[in-house]
Amino acid sequence: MAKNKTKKTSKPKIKAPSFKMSSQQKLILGSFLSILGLLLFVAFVSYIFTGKADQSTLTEFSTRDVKTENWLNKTGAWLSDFFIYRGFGVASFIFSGLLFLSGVFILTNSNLSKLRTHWFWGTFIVIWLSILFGFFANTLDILGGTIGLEMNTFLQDYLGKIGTSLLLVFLLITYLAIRFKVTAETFKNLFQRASKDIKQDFKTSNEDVSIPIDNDLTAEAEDIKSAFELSVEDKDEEPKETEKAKPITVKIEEKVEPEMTIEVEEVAEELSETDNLSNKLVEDFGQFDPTLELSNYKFPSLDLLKKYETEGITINQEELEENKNRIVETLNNYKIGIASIKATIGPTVTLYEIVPDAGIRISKIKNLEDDIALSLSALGIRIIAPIPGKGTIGIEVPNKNSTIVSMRSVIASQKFQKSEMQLPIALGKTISNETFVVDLAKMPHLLMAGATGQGKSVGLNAVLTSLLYKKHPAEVKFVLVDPKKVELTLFNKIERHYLAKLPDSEEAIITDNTKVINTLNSLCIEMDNRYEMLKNALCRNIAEYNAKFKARKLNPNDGHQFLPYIVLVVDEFADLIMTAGKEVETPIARLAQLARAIGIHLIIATQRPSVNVITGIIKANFPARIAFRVTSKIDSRTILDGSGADQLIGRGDMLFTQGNDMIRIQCAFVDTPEVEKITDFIGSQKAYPDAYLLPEYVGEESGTSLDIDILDRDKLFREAAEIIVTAQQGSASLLQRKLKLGYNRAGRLIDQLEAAGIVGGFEGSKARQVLVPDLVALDQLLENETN
Ligand SMILES: Nc1ncnc2c1ncn2[C@@H]1O[C@H](COP(=O)(O)OP(=O)(O)OP(=O)(O)O)[C@@H](O)[C@H]1O
Repeated sequence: MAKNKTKKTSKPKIKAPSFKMSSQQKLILGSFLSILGLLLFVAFVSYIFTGKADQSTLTEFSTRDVKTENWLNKTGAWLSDFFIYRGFGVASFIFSGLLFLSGVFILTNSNLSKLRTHWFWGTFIVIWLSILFGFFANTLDILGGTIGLEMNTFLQDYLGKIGTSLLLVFLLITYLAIRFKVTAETFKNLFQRASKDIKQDFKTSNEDVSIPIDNDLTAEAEDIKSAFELSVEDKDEEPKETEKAKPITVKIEEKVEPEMTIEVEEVAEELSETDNLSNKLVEDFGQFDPTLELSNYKFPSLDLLKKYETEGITINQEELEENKNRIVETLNNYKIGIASIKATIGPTVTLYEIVPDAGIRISKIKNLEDDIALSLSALGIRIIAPIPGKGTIGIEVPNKNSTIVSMRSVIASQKFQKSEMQLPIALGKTISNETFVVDLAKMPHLLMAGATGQGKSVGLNAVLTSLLYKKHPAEVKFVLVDPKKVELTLFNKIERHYLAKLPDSEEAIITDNTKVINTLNSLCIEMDNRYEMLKNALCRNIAEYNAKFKARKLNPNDGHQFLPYIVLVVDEFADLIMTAGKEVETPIARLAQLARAIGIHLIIATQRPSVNVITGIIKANFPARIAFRVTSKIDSRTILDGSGADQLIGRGDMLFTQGNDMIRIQCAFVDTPEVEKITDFIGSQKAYPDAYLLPEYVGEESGTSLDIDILDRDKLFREAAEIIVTAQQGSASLLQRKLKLGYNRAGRLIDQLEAAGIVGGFEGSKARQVLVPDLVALDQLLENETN
């Protein structure tokens, strides 16, 4: 940076006086040269027809009475005679072109070193043409001009006719090689193609002939085009030898390719028996359409979403100035000079991009991050030093009047509407006010955290709404877990369209934590089943599988079916982990590790981003994270592996990361009434008979493993037995409370108690029966066991 700066300042000092022309001077000189070029051209053309007639009048240039026939009269006749007859012959036309070009270059302020190259090679080719034409002319004529003839006689005296013609060939090669980067390989390829053409002309029938000719023409045109492109690129300066070599290699590779494709096309693909069958099925019935069952399904319209008055960014110049001054002042207090500052206005924050003075270390600014934020004394300031990939420093300052990013505006955006993603999600708008759309399928799972009231639920609704606007009920299913019981209830209305549930459950939205464990395990079974199906179909992922299924290459009688994506949304993960611990963590981690290929994606939201909720194993499997405002730096680190989320301003202001970069986004706002309208609209349409059924899961509680070895018993077995017998209540949660155990261990203890005959079998939601009446009977029972 330092270097750039010194360059900038020193440049004008040295070069300005020698080269600078005012714009007016440029206009005058440029148009003069262009017009001169045009005049010469007109005179030359005219000379071809009138030259002979005007020959005799040339000596009487000063006598006004003597009339000439040239279209530019005396001057035209004289100039043409000078350039063409006494000069270089018809090749002089090139000079008129060069003069015209010079005018254009000056008028358009173009690079003059390029013009120099044009003049150099232009003159070269003028001389060459003049000698060439002179070579074939026995007497002086206008083709080669005097110079052409004289140079020929001179050359032929010394080299003879053969020597001169070889010299001409050599000069031409030199010209082509340097000017158009032609190589021996180019010629070889041209010859090969030509000979191939000729062979094909003989061989192929009339209809085939048209193909190679077309291809060749385009290939040749490409040759010439690439030759020109390359020459233009390199005209700036005389290219070094090494620089020349590189583009040539590239060009050759480009040329070989079209020939290859022609050969490949000739190979007829072998069709297997199943291919034939599937082709026939597709021919007869068309591709399989998964949406057929609900073919009249109508996607929700944009009108269901609210339009906001406060949308659209209004730039407040005063605020911008004020903030800029404060930033400059604050940085000056720390002796940090600023070379330039640029503002990008977003919906809620404005990014001030700063280029510090030469010699200022970015680490210095980074160390002062907190002090600077304090001096600017505004909530939500975030300093990015340096902005990745730019080398500038960013200071994000919240706008006084933030604008709402409506769901309607992001859904209506071209980016979302035209997206070809598998599961597109319109999250909101970035700091440069661009709509931000990501593919959930690529993430492949999303972790969302933020303190209460900062916009998590709105964020989840934005995700769900995006998918509802883009995906047919046949293509995506949601598994919704909502321990808060209120946030996602609205989606109940679309149960038979979009939700998935366990076969025996009444409600599709899961609010009971114990049911979550069953659902998660059921999803694991679904995952294993899907993997099996993919394996049998020889597909690597769900997209390939579904494409194959649509092309009728997979037989439903073999257990194949169209697979919808499944999106699992957990609204309050902390609550789950606290009550069920490992029992939830294990299937979640398993799904997160393996489910991406088979189309199961998880979205997990939590208020408490502490390390015992977002454990290492969860974090490792959720590379995509969204952080709304959190209360402490530690929480921010837990979610994002860095600070920043603690400096957000709330109300949907968020940071999104998918690995390295962190992007600040204003989340799209979708209100409950809007979600209600959408779900009403979908819910009122024809639905499937039932929600999408997940595979049945038989939980441990059903007591299938009764013969547990006495030696394998938990250390707390006796204590647990005593508690159960004393309370005469056989429930795992009692053990959890009294012994301060996790759900898992308590469950296992109950199994062991059942195996020992202390409690009865599993009775659904009721507590188990206690089979031992009191502690004395318990002692007896356990003693008998050991004997
Ligand atoms: N993207 C947004 N744009 C504007 N305002 C928003 C946005 N997101 C949230 N808000 C405001 O913040 C309020 C709280 O949002 P939300 O209910 O999503 O918070 P939350 O994080 O889910 O809280 P809790 O965890 O308590 O449910 C909303 O009612 C709304 O007024």
